[in-house]
Amino acid sequence: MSTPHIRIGTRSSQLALWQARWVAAELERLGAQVEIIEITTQGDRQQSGPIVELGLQGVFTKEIQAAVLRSEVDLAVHSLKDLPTETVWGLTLAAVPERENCCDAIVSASGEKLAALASGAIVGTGSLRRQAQLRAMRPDINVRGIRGNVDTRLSKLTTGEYDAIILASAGLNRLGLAEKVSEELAPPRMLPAPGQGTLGIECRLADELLLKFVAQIQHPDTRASTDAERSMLALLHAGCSAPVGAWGRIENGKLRLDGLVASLDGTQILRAAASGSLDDPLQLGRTVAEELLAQGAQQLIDAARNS
Ligand SMILES: NCc1[nH]cc(CCC(=O)O)c1CC(=O)O
Repeated sequence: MSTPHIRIGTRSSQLALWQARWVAAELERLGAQVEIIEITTQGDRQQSGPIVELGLQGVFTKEIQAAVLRSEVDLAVHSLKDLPTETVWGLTLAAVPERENCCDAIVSASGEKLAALASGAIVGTGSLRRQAQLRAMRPDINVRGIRGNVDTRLSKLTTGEYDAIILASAGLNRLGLAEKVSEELAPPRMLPAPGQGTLGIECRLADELLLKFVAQIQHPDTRASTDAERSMLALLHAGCSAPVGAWGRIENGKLRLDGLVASLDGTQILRAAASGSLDDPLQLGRTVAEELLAQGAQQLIDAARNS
């Protein structure tokens, strides 16, 4: 193959740029020439108001996908958890590199762990999934919405606006902020979002040479785990902002998936888990989704959507 020249489209947040540069370095290592092009998305322009109210799914990904489709860039680097499960016509998820860390983490102003936070402490997270699971563990704390990139959120701890916030460990690790973590809320204590801690690389379906080249940075175990998580999410018709958690991983040579759907107040938590073949992650996702639906998951998802 001649030296491919690849234009990467990315959001311009610090984390997104870090992720794009990481992919660029991997592709360069394989012999590509890479250029990074920054694209502003609707999600970046609207920094105020709850993210849930931005309405349409894919506020962080749509404009980047459009740039790939228009051939302004060749490849999009997404946080897989922000990428809607509905495939955009003409695009394909070309590769999923190795997962960083799937966990959620609590960063508290005092450095204390969740159990040590005072009753009534204010904990910031905009994610309905985190809010619900947090309320289930600590019904006595105040869970409040929060917006902005990682730095903005951390600054709201220093100003005293919040006593603690919840962030993805992966984002903190990538930005060199791992020492900020007061406690990792590892699954099964808190189930992460489908695709959390993982990058998704999207290309034009027709760009066969590039698809083949990019496939080299796929991590098969991560692909199988996240395909199962996303298949479950798709079948729940929940969207990326619903109170839905998923934890896919390889255990004893099998693909295992835990799924969770919660009520916003955390009083109802539905759980299901199953194991299956690494060769059929989509079926495993369906199995777990069907088990959750049989327990009444749709009602909780609809209630969260209309809240
Ligand atoms: N929705 C924002 C978002 N998208 C991806 C990450 C973190 C990195 C990842 O999960 O890969 C974050 C921030 C956060 O949840 O703390």
